[in-house]
Amino acid sequence: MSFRLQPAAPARPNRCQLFGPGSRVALFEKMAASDADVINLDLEDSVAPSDKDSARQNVIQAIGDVDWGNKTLSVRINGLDTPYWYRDVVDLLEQADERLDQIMIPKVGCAADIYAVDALVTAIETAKGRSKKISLEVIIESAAGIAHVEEIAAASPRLQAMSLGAADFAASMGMQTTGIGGTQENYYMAHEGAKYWSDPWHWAQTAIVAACRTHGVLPVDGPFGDFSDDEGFIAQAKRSATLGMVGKWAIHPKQIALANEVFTPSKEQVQEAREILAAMEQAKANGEGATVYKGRLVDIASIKQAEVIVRQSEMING
Ligand SMILES: CC(C)(COP(=O)(O)OP(=O)(O)OC[C@H]1O[C@@H](n2cnc3c(N)ncnc32)[C@H](O)[C@@H]1OP(=O)(O)O)[C@@H](O)C(=O)NCCC(=O)NCCSC(=O)C[C@H](O)C(=O)O
Ligand SMILES: [Mg+2]
Repeated sequence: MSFRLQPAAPARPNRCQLFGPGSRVALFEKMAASDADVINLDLEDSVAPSDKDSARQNVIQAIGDVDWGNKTLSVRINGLDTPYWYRDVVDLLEQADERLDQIMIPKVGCAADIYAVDALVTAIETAKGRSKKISLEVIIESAAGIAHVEEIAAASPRLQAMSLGAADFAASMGMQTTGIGGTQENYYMAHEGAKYWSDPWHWAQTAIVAACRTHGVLPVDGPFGDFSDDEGFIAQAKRSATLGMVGKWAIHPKQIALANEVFTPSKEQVQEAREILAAMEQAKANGEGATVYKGRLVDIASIKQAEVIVRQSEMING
């Protein structure tokens, strides 16, 4: 057991991150009026190369003009392997209103990627006298990203969240699929003539959760491409929540309510957590470190498990 305490991740709701292309200005007000906790205005892969400059200007304008309420407002810049990213950072930090909260860096492969963006952000913030410190979030969506996930999670005190980007991740890994998240037809075990589907995203998700929890960063599940498949989305989101992720992207507004529901602990979960805490209080008063709750063992570790659920609920519901 390490003597170092695990740092807490930022205490803000991050159940749903709603994406919209920076080139579709008509979506901005709808995104702002949605129930998503985080808004991601995109300058990267949902914007055609010919629209990169105009999308950047649209986003800069909208950051100040649109009422984003109390949402976390984030802009996804272009990847560090493109000629666009430095201009994204410079123009955003020099021209956008202080309402901007966060910059999302896609396709990170190593800690130095975050260092480069952090250095540029820091220089512009200082030069321009910006009072709000911009936070960063990253997407793990390459073989290099997952191989270096822990150094990435530790890369900057600005880093608040890390998502799994299933589409680019699958491409980078050479996975035989065009699906974005969810069940993959060919990923199954066969037993006595029956097929049992397994989860090909599981190991990457757990690597991300472990890296994030070690360094106080919010782990987030990325996109689920088939927005006609609510059942598939919910199943994927429930697996992510069970593994410790705090939220999931929505690439269509119909996915927002689904994500919010899965990543908000239910009344029953919260009640059970409170009952476990009460049972352990009683055990402590009796001089015991363990007791029985509904026929099963609860002990001091159960207090920490229950506190995760109560804290999540209190953060969301106040
Ligand atoms: C997927 C879409 C292109 C679909 O757009 P559209 O055809 O307009 O959808 P609908 O007609 O079903 O829309 C119904 C109403 O909802 C509004 N709408 C649509 N999209 C959004 C949105 N993102 N936010 C808010 N509101 C939205 C429509 O205007 C309709 O409104 P109304 O007419 O008033 O009823 C589109 O949804 C879209 O562009 N989605 C986001 C795409 C995106 O940002 N992709 C990037 C993230 S995923 C990724 O990059 C992969 C990742 O990096 C990885 O590697 O895994
Ligand atoms: Mg991607």
